[in-house]
Amino acid sequence: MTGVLIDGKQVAAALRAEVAAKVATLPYQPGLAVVLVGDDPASAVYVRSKDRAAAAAGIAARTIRLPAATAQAELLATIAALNADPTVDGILVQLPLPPQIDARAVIEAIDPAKDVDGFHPVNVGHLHEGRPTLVPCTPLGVMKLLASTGVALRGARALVLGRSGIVGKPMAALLTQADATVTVAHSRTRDLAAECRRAEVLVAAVGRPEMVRGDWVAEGAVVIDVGINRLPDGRLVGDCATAECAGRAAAITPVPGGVGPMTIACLLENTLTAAQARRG
Ligand SMILES: NC(=O)C1=CN([C@@H]2O[C@H](COP(=O)(O)OP(=O)(O)OC[C@H]3O[C@@H](n4cnc5c(N)ncnc54)[C@H](OP(=O)(O)O)[C@@H]3O)[C@@H](O)[C@H]2O)C=CC1
Ligand SMILES: Nc1nc(=O)c2c([nH]1)NC[C@@H]1CN(c3ccc(C(=O)N[C@@H](CCC(=O)O)C(=O)O)cc3)C=[N+]21
Ligand SMILES: [Mg+2]
Repeated sequence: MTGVLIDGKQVAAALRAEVAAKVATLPYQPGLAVVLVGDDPASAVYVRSKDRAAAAAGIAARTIRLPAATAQAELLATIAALNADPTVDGILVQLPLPPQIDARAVIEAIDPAKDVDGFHPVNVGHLHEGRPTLVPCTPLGVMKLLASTGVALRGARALVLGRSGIVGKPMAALLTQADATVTVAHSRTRDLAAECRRAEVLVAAVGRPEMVRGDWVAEGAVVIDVGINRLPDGRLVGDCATAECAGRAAAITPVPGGVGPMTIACLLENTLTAAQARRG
């Protein structure tokens, strides 16, 4: 079987258009504040594309750039000001943060109602309880990509490769809610290839370039590659060897052009959701 490439750019463009159409009907302009500490070039690129996408959807985006040496107290004061600002509906603090900053404390300082990353423990708790909440953008985007393929999740064996708080764990929670039978694999998993081969839906989020080989993929599986890995030669590759895996999979996301664009589109959707919840 030669798998279909899932066009994340197209699904993301449709979602962005849907968000823009809803925003256009609102009597106010939703606001998004992105906080960038330091000058990590990769983060700067993400922040610019978030800015651009927000503006195109009619969302008032502002980026607050703080020097790499910013003290924890100063960052917390910035967040307190954004929490108190009624024009700000969504707050995103770009990760990773410099070593002098306690990322946990920063995330916990964000008003959960404005936490468009869905990283605050209150929102994490709601997600795991199955209550409506702000859901982390990347796993939310993966669910929408899965929906676009038409794959039936109910009763399906799903394997999530990776257990981070920003991708693997919320991904497993969402797939469980969708009635998949979910396995979470990680660096201590005994036989990764064998676990992967059992999966009808495989979501890879490990940060290891092309670790998932073609013969790890079950014939007809749907494969979502969350990985974004920059190689020394400058190429961007996922966690899956895409061409090999596509030889077995029914469908697979490319990198770039797969999950990445969905993350940004879901950030806009979360900003709209937060604005509607806050402003009625
Ligand atoms: N497209 C997008 O929008 C986004 C893409 N990403 C990308 O997704 C990937 C994962 O990101 P993130 O979740 O933040 O990464 P983390 O490094 O936080 O987590 C990686 C996970 O993979 C596991 N792991 C690492 N190496 C192995 C291995 N050799 N075998 C099995 N498991 C392993 C780790 O296991 P253990 O827990 O045991 O250490 C951990 O659970 C990265 O490439 C990142 O760039 C991330 C966010 C958004
Ligand atoms: N608080 C916080 N929230 C995040 O959501 C967050 C973060 N910090 N830190 C970094 C990661 C990574 N991330 C990406 C977003 C978009 C693309 C994206 O659009 N990628 C494109 C192209 C990328 C390129 O060409 O460099 C693609 O895959 O097609 C990728 C990665 C969000 N993250
Ligand atoms: Mg991608």
